[in-house]
Amino acid sequence: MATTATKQQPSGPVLDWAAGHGPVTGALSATTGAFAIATTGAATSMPPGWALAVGAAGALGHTVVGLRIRNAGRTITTRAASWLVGAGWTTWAMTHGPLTWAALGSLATIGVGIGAAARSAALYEEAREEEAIAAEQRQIARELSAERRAIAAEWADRIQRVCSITIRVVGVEQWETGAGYSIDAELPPGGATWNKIAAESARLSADARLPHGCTATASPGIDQGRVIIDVTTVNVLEEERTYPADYGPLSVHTGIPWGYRTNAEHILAYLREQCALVVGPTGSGKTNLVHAILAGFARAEDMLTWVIDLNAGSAGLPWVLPALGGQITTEDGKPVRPGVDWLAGTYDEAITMLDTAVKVAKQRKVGYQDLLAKANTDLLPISAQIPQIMLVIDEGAEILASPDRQMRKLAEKILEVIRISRAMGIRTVLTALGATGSVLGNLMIRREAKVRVALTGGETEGMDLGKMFPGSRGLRVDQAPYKGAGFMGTPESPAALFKAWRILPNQIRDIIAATSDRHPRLDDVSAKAAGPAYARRWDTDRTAWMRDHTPDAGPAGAESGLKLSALTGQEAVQVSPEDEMLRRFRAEIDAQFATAPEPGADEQPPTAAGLNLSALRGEQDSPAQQAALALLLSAGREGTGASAIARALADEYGTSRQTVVGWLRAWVKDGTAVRVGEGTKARYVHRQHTPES
Ligand SMILES: Nc1ncnc2c1ncn2[C@@H]1O[C@H](COP(=O)(O)OP(=O)(O)OP(=O)(O)O)[C@@H](O)[C@H]1O
Repeated sequence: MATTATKQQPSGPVLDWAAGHGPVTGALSATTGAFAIATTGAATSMPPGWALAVGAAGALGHTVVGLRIRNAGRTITTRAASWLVGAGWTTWAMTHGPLTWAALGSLATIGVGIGAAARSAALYEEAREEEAIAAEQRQIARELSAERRAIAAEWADRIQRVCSITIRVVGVEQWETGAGYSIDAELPPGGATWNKIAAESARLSADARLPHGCTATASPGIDQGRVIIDVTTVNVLEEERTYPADYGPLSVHTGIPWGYRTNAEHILAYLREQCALVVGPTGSGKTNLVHAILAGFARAEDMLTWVIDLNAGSAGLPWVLPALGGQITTEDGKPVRPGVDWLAGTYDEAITMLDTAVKVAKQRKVGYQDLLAKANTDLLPISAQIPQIMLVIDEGAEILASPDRQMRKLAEKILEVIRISRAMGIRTVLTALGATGSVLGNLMIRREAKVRVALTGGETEGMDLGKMFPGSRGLRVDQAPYKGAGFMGTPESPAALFKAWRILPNQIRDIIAATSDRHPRLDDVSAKAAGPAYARRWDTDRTAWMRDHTPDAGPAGAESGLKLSALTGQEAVQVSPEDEMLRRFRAEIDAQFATAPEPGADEQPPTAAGLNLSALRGEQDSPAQQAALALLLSAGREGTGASAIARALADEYGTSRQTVVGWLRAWVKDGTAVRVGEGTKARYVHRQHTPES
């Protein structure tokens, strides 16, 4: 109301009781206001009682506002008194004439008086406010430190009783997540070590009556005479938490989050030099964890994931089929790249992949000599330009332990990759159904795979945590009786309880779409070594197995395959469901990627269908070939010829006409291009620009 009055009459008397005044402006405003009223009042013969009325109203207004904004009593009194003194002077001056020396002198004195009173009131107000804040903080600190002191005393006593060690607690930090606290304590002189307390973790947890799933774990403190004891009081492992919806970029150098600890903090796997071993019996949530791991790798800008899954491809297919089947596109409607870079679901393909990995590792050693010398390192600098290859082998530990002759061959190759490729940026993640002695007995695995996970999921059989996490004591399987929960230890983070996020099929699809543009391409040195084995990894004959397993692909019934519900009964009667599915699969791919061969190709037998997609061609071909394809595309309906393309590429790539002729022939064969005209008039038109399309 008052504000409205102010706005409506900017030149009139300001009746904003709540308006802020400093001691000087307040006094000035009061005295000049009083002077103005007195002179105008005297000139217009205003009855002097009006000034008193105005003063009384002013005093009342300020008092009401002061009370409302909880000013100190002293401030309210000062303001009200200012108004009343001012009003008294005005009344007197109006009767005796405001323009006399006595009137002016007394007004100035009143001004100084009001200023001084207001200044002291303002200082008092400020001090009062500060004191209130400080008192509040003191209260919080008192409560907190009382709680902390109680915790410190309780644990010093407990450690004395359980471990016979007298510690002196130097700090207690309550976690922001609210899931527990950490105690920083000094060990007594005389040789007590932190691991003596760590070894008694289970007894300490029991003594503290911690809920199931909560632990008291000791770890080294700031020096060897100190210990940190992390105590969890809320069981976050019990809850189901879905994979965090932020699919932002990650890097092999900054670590890949695999799940969270009992204090709800993320745990990262650093895999630049380490391999990983994930053990989880059936039903423990292993497949789910593999997906969470693949999600992290897909998000990385400097990692390419190669998956071997001889078990119906359930680990890799949900990352491939939605992309190849054209079920998802990027936000701007472009086709997406699969979430993994290569998927081997058959024995032969797995052998090819492992041979390729060995070749890449060896070629990188030779091809990057200069780079390594320049960077003064023997560790290949991994980046988006030279990506790390992560080989994920589902149930790979079982392959290593298999007595089967064929599997032994595969196992040898896996071990060779692990042995030779650490420096050259190829690492593996092996999963296992059980922590079999033969796997952990392998020196190579013990030495190279120090990122370890044991998913227990309530399973107590065959779970030897002592072997998985040597040196860590006090870990008990029954501490994590939930699916997706278990223990994780890395060189950076000692073995302790952990839980994987639940990752849902729709999240996998979202991640494929969100990360499609982010995946690196295999560097030229590696791509050359990898050769056609890598370049043609999505070819028909090599991906035929995906077709066979499509219907049951995906975690927990993920609809990662083709939409079988789209098949009409009639069609299904005429052709086998597999053939029909394949036909639709191809139709979707063709629609998406414009790679359909000439009309009529649909009638070809299903085995001729391919996943040789133009969207993926970029990564299969050399940069020169990609440039040639771009030239063909940009030539439009007119088309272009081998000589013109070769001329355009000569400077940058030194490509010969003969090479271009080879590519054009191949493109005509697979339907990417159409040849028009004969002899010297022969031209090639990209199928996007042919009249039929
Ligand atoms: N991190 C998790 N949080 C909550 N629930 C989970 C988690 N992981 C798995 N589950 C539950 O456990 C079920 C089995 O998970 P998953 O298929 O990953 O297990 P598995 O060990 O691979 O078993 P199988 O070998 O039989 O496939 C899931 O359907 C889900 O309900």
